[in-house]
Amino acid sequence: MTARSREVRPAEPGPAPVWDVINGFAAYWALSAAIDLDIFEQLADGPATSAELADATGVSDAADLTLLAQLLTAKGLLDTDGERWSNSAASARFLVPSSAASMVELVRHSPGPKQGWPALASTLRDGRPAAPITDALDALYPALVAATAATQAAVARGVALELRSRGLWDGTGLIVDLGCGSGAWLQSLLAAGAGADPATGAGADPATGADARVGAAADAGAVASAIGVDLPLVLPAAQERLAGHDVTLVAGDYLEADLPSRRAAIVVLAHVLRAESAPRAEALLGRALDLLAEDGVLLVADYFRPPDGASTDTYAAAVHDLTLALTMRASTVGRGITEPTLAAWCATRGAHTVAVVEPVPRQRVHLITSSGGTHGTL
Ligand SMILES: C[S@@+](CC[C@H](N)C(=O)[O-])C[C@H]1O[C@@H](n2cnc3c(N)ncnc32)[C@H](O)[C@@H]1O
Repeated sequence: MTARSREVRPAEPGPAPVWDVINGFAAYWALSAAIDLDIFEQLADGPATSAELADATGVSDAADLTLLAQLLTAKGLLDTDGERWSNSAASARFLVPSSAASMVELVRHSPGPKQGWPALASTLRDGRPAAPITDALDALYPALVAATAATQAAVARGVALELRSRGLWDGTGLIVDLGCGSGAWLQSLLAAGAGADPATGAGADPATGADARVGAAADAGAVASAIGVDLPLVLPAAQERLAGHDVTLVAGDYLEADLPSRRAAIVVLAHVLRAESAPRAEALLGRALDLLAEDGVLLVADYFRPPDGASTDTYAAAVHDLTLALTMRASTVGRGITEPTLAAWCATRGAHTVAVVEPVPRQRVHLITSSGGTHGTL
């Protein structure tokens, strides 16, 4: 045997990464079918055989139910003793619709408009999604914000505690939420504010207030009051959630809406920058900073994608954030946002992050003040 023939050749790469991606498509639709068939809800009452489950879910052939259940088991979504199926711990918590932590609606809506994905190549060639895809996203927003409301309410509660404990907010003043969605952020912040009483709440019917009440809300001093801005299709969701609170809801583009300058104790930009073009996102950040009173705090919440030029390991660790950014690109002109970009946009306006809170994994919330403030720099 020659020295040459003893050289160790690098192993040929296997196709597993490619199959993982192909199989991800099928796994998504298997989970969607299981949700549509009510499999997780049925199993919330206890384990069942394929025949029992097929009967309960209207599947005509128990062999099909078995096949679907086997794949869901392989994916960690069901367990089996060889005879009966049961929910895995994750499914019991996140896929039973009646569970407090249910992600069922998120499974349906978080990929955005489904027609955006087969059209992704042409979206990237054209530089923007076709108008019907963008329109479909606008139509989807009410369901999307409803699906994320519970999580956002919890995140906002955590942020409110942080603001109060750091002495960044005394619980009073005006709160402005640009792209308020379900109103979950405003609801949690108002509840955390001094004097706010979510049970009785003061204030007029937000459905009738619109722009005319902006001044009134801004003038409230002792307790927190709020203004929420969102698209006309989405505002009814916030109206319902915030009924009875001192909130003015403004329908329209958050870059154009008539809002009081330099008055807000808190401005919220939660999960909105990532869907905008860079110039509009930067303008929106500038607008949010302009709304702040001198000692006000801007909250920017997002799943930040890693900056360009990072390592393979960094991207691997950020697969969720990168997927979300590409999901944005499939139906908007946005490409997600990075933390260095946010810092640069703030710096040119004399503002900076004083703390970052991560109330749920990877969802990061920057607490931003103007650099003239007394809160220090991160
Ligand atoms: C991902 S949702 C986030 C909602 C909310 N901030 C939250 O964190 O739950 C994005 C929101 O921005 C709103 N939005 C998008 N474009 C907008 C615009 N040009 N003006 C006002 N709101 C807009 C959408 O309708 C949607 O409610």
